[in-house]
Amino acid sequence: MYPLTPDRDHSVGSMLTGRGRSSSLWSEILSTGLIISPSMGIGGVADHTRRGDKLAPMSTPVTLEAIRRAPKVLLHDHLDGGLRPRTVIELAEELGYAGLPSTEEDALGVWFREAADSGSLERYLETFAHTVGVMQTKEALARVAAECVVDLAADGIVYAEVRYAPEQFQQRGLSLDDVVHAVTEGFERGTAEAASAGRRIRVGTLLCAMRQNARSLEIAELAVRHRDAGVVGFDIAGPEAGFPPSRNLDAFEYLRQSNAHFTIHAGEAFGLPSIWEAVQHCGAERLGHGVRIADDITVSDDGTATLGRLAAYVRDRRIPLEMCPSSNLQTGAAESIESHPFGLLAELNFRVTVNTDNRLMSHCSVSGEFEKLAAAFDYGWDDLRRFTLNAMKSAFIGYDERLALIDDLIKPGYAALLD
Ligand SMILES: O=c1[nH]cnc2c1ncn2[C@H]1C[C@H](O)[C@@H](CO)O1
Ligand SMILES: [Zn+2]
Repeated sequence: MYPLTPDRDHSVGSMLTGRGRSSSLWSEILSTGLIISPSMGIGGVADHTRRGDKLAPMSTPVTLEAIRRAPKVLLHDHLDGGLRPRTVIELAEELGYAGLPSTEEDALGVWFREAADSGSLERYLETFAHTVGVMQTKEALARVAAECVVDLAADGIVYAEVRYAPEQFQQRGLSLDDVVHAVTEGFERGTAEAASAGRRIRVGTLLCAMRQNARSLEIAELAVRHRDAGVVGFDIAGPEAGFPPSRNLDAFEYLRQSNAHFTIHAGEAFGLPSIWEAVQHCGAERLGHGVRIADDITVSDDGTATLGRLAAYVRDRRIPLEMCPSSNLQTGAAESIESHPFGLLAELNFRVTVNTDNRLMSHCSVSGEFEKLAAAFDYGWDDLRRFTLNAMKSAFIGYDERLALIDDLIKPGYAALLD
């Protein structure tokens, strides 16, 4: 049973009114639609075993070192949020970028983490000026992409979707296609390097359009143009409040007409209206973060969870939630790992996945996120395997390839840890 925290004990209507929305419209859209009592067994509808089904008492202890060895899948990681501090410094020197807050490796790493730890998405995003600032040449983009793959492979990631916004890398005259070619080349180089170190990893790319700019259709077309050369989908990123996803309807319409895949950052810095628009107006296949879907769930004192219509829809349709716990603590979307809605959503069998968002700004890795969640919610290998399978099933690559990764790498990898 999920422990009730006082701030979750609210009614949907009062929250939305508090955000200045028409409560009548929203209560109509979101009005409570489903009640699940513990006696009904919320685990009965799982994609895979829910938590608590602890397997094999002799299995390997869930330590950070063992988690690193487990095969993992990453769906939400920003290329410009994952640079090594040393690389930022070296590229700044090469490019003549003078704006870095420190040119000492450790101090710069700490600066990114602390500056991003602001409690607001807008301030968190300001730190990207420095990483974007040093990624303005083909060589820099390829280097960052190659190192990204090597670092992810070293963390035991077997499949990753890494995203970036090509429009941000045109300060020195690169075309959008130049940017995509350079990053793709870097990903290929990194994949080969990882393979020669004995680590198999497959990387797909998501192209982001920035919400505050008006280039989403152009970027959607770019994504489709490169769909057979490494790009597997599209996203919109950037400040959420004031920039609803429906501003980009033409891009989403175009992507759907082209049978292309897209996710949308929604429900991070803004609540249910943003998620509703992303899913029902725009047709998002997945939600970037989506953490605020918990606003549409009420847990009563006896542990009964009540899902509003939107939460029920997201769960029933198995819409994947790309959850990024450490990032959420920095932007104020959650207060602590222990009180993070991940626990509730996993318990209720939403299709939760575990992600980094920005490894540099949040000083994190997928293994580290797994470890923190396991400590907070008492997860075992069966839970970590479930989150990994959830992510692999939700990837934007084809069904055959997803299945092959599940059968060849993921299932055997977890079986070995359970021996
Ligand atoms: O968590 C996020 N929410 C919204 N936008 C984000 C987040 N993390 C990174 N970004 C932005 C900053 C990057 O420059 C951009 C593309 O990767 O996406
Ligand atoms: Zn993100």
